[in-house]
Amino acid sequence: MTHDGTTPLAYKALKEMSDSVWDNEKIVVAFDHNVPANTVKAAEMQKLALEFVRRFNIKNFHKGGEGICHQILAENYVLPNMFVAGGDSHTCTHGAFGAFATGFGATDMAYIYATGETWIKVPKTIRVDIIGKNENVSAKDIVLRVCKEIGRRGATYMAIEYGGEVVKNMDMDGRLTLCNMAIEMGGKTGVIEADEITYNYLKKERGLSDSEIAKLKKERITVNREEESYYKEIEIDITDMEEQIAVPHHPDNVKPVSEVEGTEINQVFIGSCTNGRLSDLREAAKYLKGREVHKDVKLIIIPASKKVFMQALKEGLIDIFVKAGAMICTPGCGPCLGAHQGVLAEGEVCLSTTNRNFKGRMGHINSYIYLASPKVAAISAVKGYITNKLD
Ligand SMILES: CC(C)[C@H](C(=O)O)[C@@H](O)C(=O)O
Ligand code: SF4
Repeated sequence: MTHDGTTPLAYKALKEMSDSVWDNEKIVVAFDHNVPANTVKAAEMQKLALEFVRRFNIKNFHKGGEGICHQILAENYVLPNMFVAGGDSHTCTHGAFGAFATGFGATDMAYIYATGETWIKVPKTIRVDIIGKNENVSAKDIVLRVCKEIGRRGATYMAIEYGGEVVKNMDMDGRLTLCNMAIEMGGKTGVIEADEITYNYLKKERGLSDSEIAKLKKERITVNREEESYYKEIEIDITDMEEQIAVPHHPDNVKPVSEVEGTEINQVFIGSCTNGRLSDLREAAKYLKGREVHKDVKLIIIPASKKVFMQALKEGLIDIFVKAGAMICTPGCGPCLGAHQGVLAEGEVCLSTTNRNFKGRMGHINSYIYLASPKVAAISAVKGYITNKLD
């Protein structure tokens, strides 16, 4: 998979290697980062990417408005046991299906497109078990807590394998959120063993037949853990955990919400490949229903895909958001990487459900990004400052 940002680069490199692609049915191109194109440069890049799609008759092409590349992959393509190569660092998201999924640079993607081959070292694995019970926290709070524990370089070139009772009972949306942030710890990938929750999702949401699922189960690759021990094992008990916030300027700069409560905000963004799925929008709607966004706050909500958008419309979630005063934008990355649809001015503060709060990422170099769950984002949008309490 490559998107509107990386397809043009991969195409340029491919032209120097080959006159053909390895398999036009195994390549996915999805426009999501700058859709609709917001600058002439973005439009030119999409034009070049389109040339690639046409020239090689790429079957799986998503022209924009259909969603973030990772959500498109999750909704249509990724299966357990697959090797997923993506020209985007958050390709690690798809380990949530019990696949091996990782990001590659555009030149590596070009080689993969030309030959169907690549190489990686087998990563060491950090095992993270999440235990306990706590209805106040979500997958996002958990992954922020893990980022704090492991740190920005603590999982460099490693796989982060999630398990434990909390993960065993977590839905696919939450599992995708967990795996999505592996790269923020330097990880090669996040991974969760495929289980009944995975197979039920594939049956219900993707329409896989019982025999297709039986085949996947049969092909499952297992590792003998007595021989292949983990590099490190971590256990996190969420029972008394507060909601978590990553403060500027790195996702491992994590604090419990009470330590930053009261920080005034100018913008809230609910969306991205971390937290733009249906369960995230449902969670946000719980707190925005019948309420108004604070007069000094801009709230931007972007469903992660067309499918999520349409379901949110059907359930009345979009109605709730618009009534509350939110701005709804086209499914895609939106302001996550500061390209468009809500860039920040100097000194502005954004509370975001995304995965990166690097300095200047969402706009002016002197702006500030805090990362949180959809629940904390929605409540804070109403209050005008960071908080987990409505009253
Ligand atoms: C633009 C793209 C290459 C980049 C990535 O690889 O992650 C983007 O998606 C991001 O989140 O910063
Ligand atoms: S939503 Fe953000 S993090 Fe995800 S792929 Fe797009 S820009 Fe990257």
